[in-house]
Amino acid sequence: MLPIKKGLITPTSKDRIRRSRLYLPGNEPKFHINAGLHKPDGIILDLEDSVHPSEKDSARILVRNALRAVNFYGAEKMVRINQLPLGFEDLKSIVPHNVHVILIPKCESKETVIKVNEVINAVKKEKNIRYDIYLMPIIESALGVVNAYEIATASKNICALTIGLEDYTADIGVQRTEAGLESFYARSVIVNAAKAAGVQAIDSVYSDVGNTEGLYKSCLESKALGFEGKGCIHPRQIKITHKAFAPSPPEIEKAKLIVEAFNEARRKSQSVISIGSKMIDPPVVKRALKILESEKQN
Ligand SMILES: CC(=O)SCCNC(=O)CCNC(=O)[C@H](O)C(C)(C)COP(=O)(O)OP(=O)(O)OC[C@H]1O[C@@H](n2cnc3c(N)ncnc32)[C@H](O)[C@@H]1OP(=O)(O)O
Ligand SMILES: O=C([O-])CC(=O)C(=O)O
Ligand SMILES: [Mg+2]
Repeated sequence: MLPIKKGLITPTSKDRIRRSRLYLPGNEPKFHINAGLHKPDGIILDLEDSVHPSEKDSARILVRNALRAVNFYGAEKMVRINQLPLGFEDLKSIVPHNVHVILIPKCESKETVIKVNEVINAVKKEKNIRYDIYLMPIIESALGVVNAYEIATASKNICALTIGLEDYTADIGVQRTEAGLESFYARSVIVNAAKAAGVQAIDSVYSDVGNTEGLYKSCLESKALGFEGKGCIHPRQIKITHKAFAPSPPEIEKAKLIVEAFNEARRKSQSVISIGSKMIDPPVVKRALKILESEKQN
């Protein structure tokens, strides 16, 4: 095996920030070259739905080359494989080439996660790869939603659970709307399952690449539901997504006040205090600390 170019092995971690993940069709090298310059948290080299069936073999080679040679400027390197069994071929081809996260599309059961994990482990053993490769199952069907918690807990390597709303809405036979009422239940289930499993919850893509205002609103709604990031399909969506997921200045100010007041109360051995007319107890402080932590990461 040829050595991977020096400087291209970027570190990652299970709980790193994942506000944005930019999809690039695997067979479009012109998109690969500049993708990292837009500073997404992650780039997804896609082998699944953005690649025509006749192009699957060449896409696999292009993705492998991109993983080895393209500088993504610190973005986490993700690959969306095809559904099994074609996905097995993808794994054999890309796992040896410094991928950080594998996205498992249309995931409906824990068995799929387990099979993907087994192949990854076998390739890692064969090639003597010692770093972790994380998994991000994409739930895209009614059955996947039913099994969300089982999927989220199927492997210790799962870093996040995500949802694919284009496929999900097709599966339940409705239109995907701007208001998103049709997927409110499914998105809430994904967030709840992810949090119960102790992994991140990441929302789907916003498909209207020309509507930046709509994207911003949609990100704020995702954040309000408990998601920590969103899929992007165009570079112009990245900055907007980061801005929406960052805590706002009033949120930060309020969080600082809460933590200060709580520390003061602790010094006086009080456990419940108030700021104005609002009660401040441990869960409120926990949320405030989370906001301050996320401010540091943004
Ligand atoms: C339901 C699902 O599964 S979603 C996930 C799968 N889908 C995808 O991966 C689609 C990803 N996105 C794309 O293919 C494209 O953005 C499209 C087809 C939506 C629009 O493409 P274009 O019409 O070429 O976009 P546009 O002309 O605005 O591109 C502007 C620049 O951004 C670049 N660009 C556009 N999309 C991307 C991208 N996803 N990643 C990196 N660069 C991109 C273009 O190469 C172009 O660069 P240049 O100015 O240096 O030439
Ligand atoms: O992962 C995503 O958000 C894109 C996707 O496959 C879908 O919406 O069906
Ligand atoms: Mg999909």
